[in-house]
Amino acid sequence: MSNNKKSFLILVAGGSASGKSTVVKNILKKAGAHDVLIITHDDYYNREDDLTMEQRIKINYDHPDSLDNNLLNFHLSELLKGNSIEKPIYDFVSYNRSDKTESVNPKPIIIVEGILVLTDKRIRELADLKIFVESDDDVRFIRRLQRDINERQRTVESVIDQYLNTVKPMHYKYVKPTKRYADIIIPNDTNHSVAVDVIAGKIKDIIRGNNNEWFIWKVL
Ligand SMILES: Nc1ncnc2c1ncn2[C@@H]1O[C@H](COP(=O)(O)OP(=O)(O)O)[C@@H](O)[C@H]1O
Ligand SMILES: O=c1ccn([C@@H]2O[C@H](COP(=O)(O)O)[C@@H](O)[C@H]2O)c(=O)[nH]1
Repeated sequence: MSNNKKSFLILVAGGSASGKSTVVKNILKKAGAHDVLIITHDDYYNREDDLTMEQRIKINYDHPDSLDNNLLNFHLSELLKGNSIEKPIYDFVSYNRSDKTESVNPKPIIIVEGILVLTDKRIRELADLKIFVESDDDVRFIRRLQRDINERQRTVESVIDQYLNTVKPMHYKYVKPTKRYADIIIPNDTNHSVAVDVIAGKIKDIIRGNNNEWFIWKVL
């Protein structure tokens, strides 16, 4: 792949269970999987092999230091240069990075979603578009409770304890303040289809080269 190809990088932040992955999946459905690569910041949680399961459960996963942003910054820089990466894969059940990685090739549009993806200045500066997905706290808590029990093998008690001890305080300290960096804020208490249509439309313009500012993936 030649270096004159440049991807358009979109960062999508927002509180836990605000609907980031759902919004991003719907953008992908409208804009087409062929041209859009999705990366979740969760895959970049630090590797914690030296800790026991009991110790890993107690980590504050809503603090920026729990994520390996050096690696994410390096990987995004490589993808933007047109190079492939070996992306880590996180395992929520073992609270640790898995031993497997995934080979990922760049695509014209790269979307990275995660609660803390707008906290690191280096990563913000790589981005062409920054989005914040917003839902009320009670809506997010209910969604998280259901999702963590169904998909992440958590108990009601563990979800409640984690929410009160770390998720909620860190949301106000680190996640919500990054809303000020967003170019677009998507309200997601109910329906986000209009916002998704607008963003998918912009993505299609970029892919087709109909955008004044962006002329990407042109093979000379
Ligand atoms: N607009 C919405 N209406 C109803 N449920 C939603 C909506 N957006 C997301 N959800 C649900 O909320 C849960 C959390 O959404 P998800 O996209 O995983 O959030 P995040 O990626 O921000 O943690 C999922 O079960 C998802 O289906
Ligand atoms: O091992 C872990 C790692 C992270 N978490 C929680 O995940 C959310 C972020 O994911 P969302 O999909 O955006 O909700 C974060 O709030 C961490 O608390 C975890 O529970 N266990």
